[in-house]
Amino acid sequence: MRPNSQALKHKVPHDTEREFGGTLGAICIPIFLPLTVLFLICVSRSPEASVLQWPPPLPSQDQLWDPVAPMLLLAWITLHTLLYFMPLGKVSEGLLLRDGTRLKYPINGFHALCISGVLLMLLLGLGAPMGYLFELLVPLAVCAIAVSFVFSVYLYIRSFWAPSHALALGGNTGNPLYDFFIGRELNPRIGSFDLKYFCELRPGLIGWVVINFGMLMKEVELRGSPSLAMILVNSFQLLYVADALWNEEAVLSTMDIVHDGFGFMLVFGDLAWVPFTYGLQAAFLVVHPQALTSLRAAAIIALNGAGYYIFRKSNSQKNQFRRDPSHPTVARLETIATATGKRLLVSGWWGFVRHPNYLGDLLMALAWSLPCGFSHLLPYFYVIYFTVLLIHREDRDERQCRAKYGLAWDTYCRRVPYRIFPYIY
Ligand SMILES: NC(=O)C1=CN([C@@H]2O[C@H](COP(=O)(O)OP(=O)(O)OC[C@H]3O[C@@H](n4cnc5c(N)ncnc54)[C@H](OP(=O)(O)O)[C@@H]3O)[C@@H](O)[C@H]2O)C=CC1
Ligand SMILES: CC(C)CCC[C@@H](C)[C@H]1CC=C2C3=C(CC[C@@]21C)[C@@]1(C)CC[C@H](O)C(C)(C)[C@@H]1CC3
Repeated sequence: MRPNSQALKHKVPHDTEREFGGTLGAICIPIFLPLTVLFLICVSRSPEASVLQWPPPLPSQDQLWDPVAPMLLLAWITLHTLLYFMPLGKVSEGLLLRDGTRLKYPINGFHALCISGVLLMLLLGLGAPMGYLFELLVPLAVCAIAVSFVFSVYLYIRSFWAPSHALALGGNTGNPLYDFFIGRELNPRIGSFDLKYFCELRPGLIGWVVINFGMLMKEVELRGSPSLAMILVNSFQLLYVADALWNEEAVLSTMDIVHDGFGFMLVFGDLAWVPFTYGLQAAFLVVHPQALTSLRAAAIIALNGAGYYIFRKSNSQKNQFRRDPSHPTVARLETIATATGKRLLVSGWWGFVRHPNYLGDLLMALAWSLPCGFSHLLPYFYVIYFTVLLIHREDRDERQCRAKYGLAWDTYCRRVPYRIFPYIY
C-alpha cells in the first residue's frame, strides 16, 4: 500500500504554533531526557546522591547492560497486551473524532493492576528475588529508552498511511524532527489495539509501582524490614496509580488522548520517564535510609490525603459535569455559557482556582518527597519537574480553551483569577 498522498503533501488541517521549544526542543529533548533518566538513577544510588557532584556518577559499561532486562521488558509488555484484551470490565466510547466517529476502549486497567499484583505475590512466594530490580534498574531503563526510540520511529512511519482526519492538528508541520517528536497520528491502532491508550496507563504506570516494590524488597534484603519512609512512598504512589486505573475512563477526555499525537514525547514519557523517574524516592531510600518520627509521618500522610482529596474531588466534579450536567452532584453549581454550547463551571472546585486538580496533584508530589528528609535535593526532583510540567501544561490548556471558548473564557478568568495556587499563581 502507498502512503496516504494527502498526508504526504501536508494538505492536512494543522496548528501552526509549535510546542516544547519547536525544532530545537524536538532535537534536544530526545537526547537530553534519556540521559537525564540514567543520570538520576545513578545519582540516587551514589553515596553523595548529589545532582551537583562532579564528576557525575556515570554508569560503567557492564552496569548498562544485563540480558535479563530485555527479556523482562518483553514479558511485561506481552503480559499487559494480553491483559488489555481480557474480556473483563466494560467497553467505553471516546470523544467524538473529526470524522464524526467514536473509538471504543476497554476499561479493564484496574483488573490488569490487580492481576499484576497477584502474579507478583505468586512470584514472591516462589522465591523470585524481587530486590534484584534494584540492580536491574539501569539496564531496564536503557531497554525502555531503546524501545521508546524504535517504537516512535514505527509510529512516525506508519502515520503516512493514516487518513488526514486521523492526524493530530499539532503534529503535521512538515518538519520531520518536530513531527516525530510531537506525534503525527492521533489514535494509532493495530486492529482494536489502541497504542496510545495502552501506553498511557498500563506498562509504564503499573511498572512504576512494581519497581517501587522491588526497592522495598531490596531494603528488606539489606536491613531485614522495610522502613516507614519506604512504606509511605510505596503506599502513596500505589494509591495514585490505582486511582488512575480505577478512573481509567476519565483518561479518554484528557489532552493527551483527545488533542496530542502519539510521538516520541508521549512514548518516552509513558514507557521510560514515568516508571524510572517518578519513583526515584524509593530508589534513593534503599541507599540513604531515613528515620521518620510518627508525628512527621502523620503530617505527611495528612498532606498526601489532602492533596488526593482535592485531586480526586475536582477531577470527578468536572468529569461528572461534562458527562451529565444535570446530575444532582453538579446540577446546582454556577456555570457560564459559551458559544460552543458547552458550559464552564465557575463555582465548586473549578471556582476556587482554574486548575484545582493540578493543585491537589502537586500537594501529593510534595508528600512523596518529604519521607526522604531534607538532606538531599534528588528526592525532590519529581515535585520540581512536576511543577514546571503542570505550569507549562496549564499554559497550553489555557491557550486551547481561549481558542475554543473566546470571550466566555476571558469571563471565566476574571471570575476565577488564580490558575493553580490561590493568591499566588
Ligand atoms: N502525574 C503526571 O505526570 C501528570 C498528571 N496529570 C494530571 O492529570 C489530570 C488531568 O489533567 P489535564 O489532562 O491536564 O487536564 P484537566 O483535567 O485539567 O482538563 C482541562 C480541560 O477541562 C475543561 N475545563 C477547564 N476549566 C473548566 C471549567 N471551569 N468547567 C468545565 N470544564 C473545564 C476544558 O476542556 P473542555 O471544556 O473541552 O471539557 C479543559 O481543556 C490532572 O489531575 C493532572 O494533575 C497531568 C499531566 C501529567
Ligand atoms: C517526557 C516529557 C518531559 C513529559 C512527558 C509527559 C508525560 C510523562 C505525562 C503527560 C501526561 C501524563 C499523564 C499521566 C502520566 C504522565 C503523563 C503521561 C497520568 C496517566 C498519571 C496518572 C493520573 O491519574 C492521570 C490523570 C491518569 C494522568 C494523565 C496524564
